Amino acid sequence: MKFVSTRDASQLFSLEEALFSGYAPDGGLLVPQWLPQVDEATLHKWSQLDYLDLSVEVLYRFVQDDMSRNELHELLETALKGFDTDLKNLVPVVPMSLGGDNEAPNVFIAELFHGPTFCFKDFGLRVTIQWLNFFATRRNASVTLIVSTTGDTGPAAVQAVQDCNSSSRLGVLVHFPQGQISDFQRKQLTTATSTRVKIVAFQGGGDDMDVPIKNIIMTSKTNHTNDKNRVVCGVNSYNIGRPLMQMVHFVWTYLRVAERRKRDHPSENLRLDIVIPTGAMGNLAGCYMAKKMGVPLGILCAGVNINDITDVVFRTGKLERNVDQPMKKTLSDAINIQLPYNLERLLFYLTEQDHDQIRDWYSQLGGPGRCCDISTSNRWWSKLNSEFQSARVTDEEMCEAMRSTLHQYGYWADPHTCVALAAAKKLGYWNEKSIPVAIMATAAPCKFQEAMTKALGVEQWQEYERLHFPTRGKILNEMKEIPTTVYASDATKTLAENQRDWEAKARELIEQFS
Ligand SMILES: N[C@@H](CCOP(=O)(O)O)C(=O)O
Repeated sequence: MKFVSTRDASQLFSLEEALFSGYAPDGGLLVPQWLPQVDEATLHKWSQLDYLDLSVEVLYRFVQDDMSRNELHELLETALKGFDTDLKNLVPVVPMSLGGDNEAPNVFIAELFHGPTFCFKDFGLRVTIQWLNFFATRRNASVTLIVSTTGDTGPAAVQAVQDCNSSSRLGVLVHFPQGQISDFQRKQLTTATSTRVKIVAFQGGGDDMDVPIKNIIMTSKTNHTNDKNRVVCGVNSYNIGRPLMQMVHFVWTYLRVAERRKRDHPSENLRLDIVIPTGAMGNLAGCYMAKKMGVPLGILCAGVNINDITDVVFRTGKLERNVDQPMKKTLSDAINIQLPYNLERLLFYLTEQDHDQIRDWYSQLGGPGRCCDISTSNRWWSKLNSEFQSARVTDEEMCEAMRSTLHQYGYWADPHTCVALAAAKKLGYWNEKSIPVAIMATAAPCKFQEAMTKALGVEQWQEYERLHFPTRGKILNEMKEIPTTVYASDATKTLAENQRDWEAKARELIEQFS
């Protein structure tokens, strides 16, 4: 299997090159040359597997030219260590909640947050970073990973790097928007003591570091040339390693829901809709890829907060990066995004892999009008409307969803999961007659004391702390934070000018990694 740019099929990349590049040389995103297809019989076989073996089955189809099945198995086993385990099989699991015998029999929750940093990012990042470590060792390279985080990606990347073997030559530089992540998330970053980790706070909004990071990756002499010994590489979800691994939890979720429904609906051909709290769209891209491989998923829904670009695109077809509008602070900061890079992968599969169409749309986005309009193509616009939906959720609506889920079902959900829960309700799923739907629970409540307290009140937060707060989280709360470097924002400058300054600073820090 080779990988190609969403904007051009003529240049082929190996898995190793794709992972180290992050972005394609033409600025597009890398995708597998084709998506292997799975049929009903294969899904039936997969339904018997534990999470590790299912991951091997799904991913081996994409990586078999680059590593053996045993190497992949070993690598995934290492990556998935540190997850909460199923006592019988000693493998990481995505537990399913709700569904079945309650007032919302068709609403299932897939808990993706049982990894070392309490969020779904642990899946994609731990595997991508293990892959990078594997190839770095093979080519004897030192690799600097560069990351922009709105709270969840950064901690997962830091933990994954720290958990690599001691001879690993991977380092990571993480940027977070100052004051816009929770205290717990900040501590996950600022308590890291490894010399292979550097943490920076920047005085901008959620994804304002994406442009400087993309410039660094695209101009890094080492990535698209032959200097293979020193690589600067991005591991946000534009990196194909992330959605590849993130496909697995959608396959798993489908299989588990199908299994649970078999008793009451023995002759059902399940078509499962999915609702995802959506920021940069890495999960939505992984989900759509799983659907395109043949997993019977139905409508894919994005729940977004008031930073609502995805909702605007899905409702109007217009994609525009409005640089004059600063990021709005929300109680679900981890999905504060102004330009979701994985929309490009979504549109790529929506257009049945039409590289020319994607190149055309994205050149309009970078051009004078800085807007592309998907609705001008009847074919793709109606397809988008039939395959995707979205709902915009305010903080108040998110808080209400948190309260009602707790009071009705005794279920503690974090603010991002509650964006998806509220979106599901708005989209008409949350009733007895709705078709089956799975909501992706992307993070654990322990990461969001402030937001949880605002929604539920102090007493209920204290109850959560007493009964459910994970021990690893308690240990983190006691740890001492290390002061971070800050990239200041100069109020007399435009965002683009500040971004240029931050880029220069990031380049200096990258130089400090040996
Ligand atoms: N929402 C993220 C930042 C961007 O997402 P990613 O999945 O592309 O890494 C975060 O919480 O850090």
